[in-house]
Amino acid sequence: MTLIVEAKHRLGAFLLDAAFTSEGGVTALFGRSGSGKTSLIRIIAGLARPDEGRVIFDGETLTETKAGRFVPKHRRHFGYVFQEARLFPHLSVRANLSYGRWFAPPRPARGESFDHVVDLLDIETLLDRSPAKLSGGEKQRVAIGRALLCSPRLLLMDEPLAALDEARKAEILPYLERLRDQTEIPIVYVSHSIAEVARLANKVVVMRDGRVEAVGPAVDILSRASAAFDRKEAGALLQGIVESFDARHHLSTVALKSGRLHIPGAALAPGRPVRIRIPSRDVMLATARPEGLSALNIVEGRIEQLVQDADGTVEIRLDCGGDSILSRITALSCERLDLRPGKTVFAVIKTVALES
Ligand SMILES: Nc1ncnc2c1ncn2[C@@H]1O[C@H](COP(=O)(O)OP(=O)(O)OP(=O)(O)O)[C@@H](O)[C@H]1O
Repeated sequence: MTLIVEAKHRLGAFLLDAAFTSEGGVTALFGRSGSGKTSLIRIIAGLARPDEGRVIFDGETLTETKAGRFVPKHRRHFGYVFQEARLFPHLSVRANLSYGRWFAPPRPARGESFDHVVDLLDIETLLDRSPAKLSGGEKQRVAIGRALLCSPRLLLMDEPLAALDEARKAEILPYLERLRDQTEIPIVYVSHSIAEVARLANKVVVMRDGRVEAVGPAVDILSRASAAFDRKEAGALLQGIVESFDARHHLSTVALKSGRLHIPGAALAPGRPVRIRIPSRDVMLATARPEGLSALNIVEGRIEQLVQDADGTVEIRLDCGGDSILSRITALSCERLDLRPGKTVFAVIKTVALES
């Protein structure tokens, strides 16, 4: 699968001028509110025509302004999931799920079966209910199911979790992971949440002021300092392999390039690849290996880069045997510890989140 998107489009005072390609999996369009993510996804969907540009899916030109070509939305065979579920209130969940299917133009039978989708999203017990009797998270699962049953060749998801509270988000994320891992359907996923993108995306396109600021594998992009990232959420994303699980202490040991991290929580099978996110504000630095600390994870590294911010904090990037770890500390601490590029320090990691 290849998706090529190039678009220039003026919306009032806002200028969208963005291009990216996707080779399948989950491609996240990530950026702050107003950066142009929805405008770009609408162009891919065929909900909007750009002033200039093209959208090519698997060699088929869907939009090409120079040639005056524009394939309408319903002939693109893309599924679309919005922030709100938009279910038909007078139809049961079962009828809502089947609705898209009745109206989907006939296509070769390579789509997902009803039973498989119901199973994938765990909505069997909801089938005879009306949407009014569903929680926000359940509604969204049904909306995803409905989109899947139209046999989409691409799924466009525009902040599908944004309207949900943290508990409902946590409930849906595993289903999105299953969707990614168990179907072949490529996904373009719009989000402004680093946590969601870190968990789901293979590739990240960072949008800022209508332009693509950075693009690349999630592990690289999310570990970079960027003004598009919310300071609270910024941090490193590392790839590791589960080595063992200590059932008595509920701790998994994960091997990284640089060493090992101990992560509390669910039992994970040894050998399993996982992604780990370490928020930069949860990493303290010490110039000697600290002792007598409760923190389980202390990693040695070399300072690669220091970026001073106007708010009196400094973001420090460490090279830990090939893994990058970010730390945000005050400028005062930085001065007191005499931190400079090349210096060896110890990162004391307070929290580590397992993302997959
Ligand atoms: N029809 C329109 N006319 C004028 N300006 C528009 C129109 N649609 C969107 N905009 C502006 O274009 C910019 C990008 O909007 P867009 O919805 O694409 O951003 P976004 O990154 O998806 O934001 P959010 O995360 O808040 O949904 C915003 O400044 C918005 O106000």
